[in-house]
Amino acid sequence: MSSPVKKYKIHVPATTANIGPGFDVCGIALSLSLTVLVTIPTDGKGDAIPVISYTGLDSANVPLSPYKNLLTRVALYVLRSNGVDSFPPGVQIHAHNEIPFGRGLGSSGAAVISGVLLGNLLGNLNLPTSRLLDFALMVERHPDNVTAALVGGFVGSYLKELAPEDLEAATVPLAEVLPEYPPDAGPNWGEHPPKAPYGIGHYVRFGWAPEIKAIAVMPRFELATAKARGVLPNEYSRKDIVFNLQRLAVLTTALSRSPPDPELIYDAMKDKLHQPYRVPLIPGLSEILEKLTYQTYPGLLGICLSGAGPTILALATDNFDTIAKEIERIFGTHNIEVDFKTLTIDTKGSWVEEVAADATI
Ligand SMILES: Nc1ncnc2c1ncn2[C@@H]1O[C@H](COP(=O)(O)OP(=O)(O)OP(=O)(O)O)[C@@H](O)[C@H]1O
Ligand SMILES: N[C@@H](CCO)C(=O)O
Repeated sequence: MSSPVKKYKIHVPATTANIGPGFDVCGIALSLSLTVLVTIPTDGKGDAIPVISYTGLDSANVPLSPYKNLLTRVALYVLRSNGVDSFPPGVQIHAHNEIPFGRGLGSSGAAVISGVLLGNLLGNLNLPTSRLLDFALMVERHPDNVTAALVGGFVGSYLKELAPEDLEAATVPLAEVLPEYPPDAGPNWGEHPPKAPYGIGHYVRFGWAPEIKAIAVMPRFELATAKARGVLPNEYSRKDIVFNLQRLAVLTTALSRSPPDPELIYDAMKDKLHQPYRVPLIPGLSEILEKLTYQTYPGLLGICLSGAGPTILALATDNFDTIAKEIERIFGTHNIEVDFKTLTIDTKGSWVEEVAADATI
């Protein structure tokens, strides 16, 4: 006879980051999700390590060892940081994914947030949102995707300046925070991870005009965020920084006003801090940013790279298919195939629910 179980579903939305000038600052949660079904035996019996399975987008290439999979490594990091050395026995994890990997729609941020919520659930930790964010930020150091994924909506965030001892913990390489456990590692293997400082991330939710939708045009190739960050300079001119600051200050309020003003938003979504440097990695990007204007495509409000790319984000109130098809056409001239979707803004963020013992994804 099988063990009695408790089951939970963790829901985490996709996110787009930067929105043009808000590099590493702004994020928006979108209507695609990563859903994780967690089964926990109530009699404490079962395999010592969780059994993982995946369905949905990009699921064929995900590592299924809990010591290699990003989601479960983050969960173990949260458990170990809170005095719980190992996963409880008999846990089964099934993830269903709608967020394409490495396209600039926050797949890794969603995996990190699911992992933090999974650790919180498996350890009965009852951590408050700010502490969940601390752990997420120890893993994914830029706050834009993980904050929006956790709290939902259109969000701006910053990282607190840390005390020297905390700074040391926060700059520990990811590989040490999330050790890649050897396959034969026992539950007590290795050193404990560095402590996550308290209150690293601070955020505010902006308003959002309900008629604005997000068109995501997703090229069918992956661009690792690490590679797209690697091409950015370490220093910028005052002129370029001021260019972005001026637009960012206007954009955060302009996107909350109904009806939205295309003339104001279009220019406020321009950027000089990351997009120009990423052009060589995304054939067609400059042409797309120049060619699609609010004057030539009624309904278009603004256009930018989604996160680190290669997805293009167009904010619009109308003509969604026409706008997406023009972006598709330009990518096509560079022999790049795309998929596109018109998405709405997810205002709920991440949430966990207990479900019936016979529930499936
Ligand atoms: N659901 C998941 N489960 C396990 N690993 C995942 C999951 N989603 C993403 N990953 C890991 O994260 C990698 C993608 O991360 P990366 O930061 O490069 O892109 P992204 O998060 O999709 O884009 P961006 O950060 O620009 O929005 C994948 O190749 C995979 O290794
Ligand atoms: N702000 C980050 C987002 C990555 O998703 C970047 O542009 O590199």
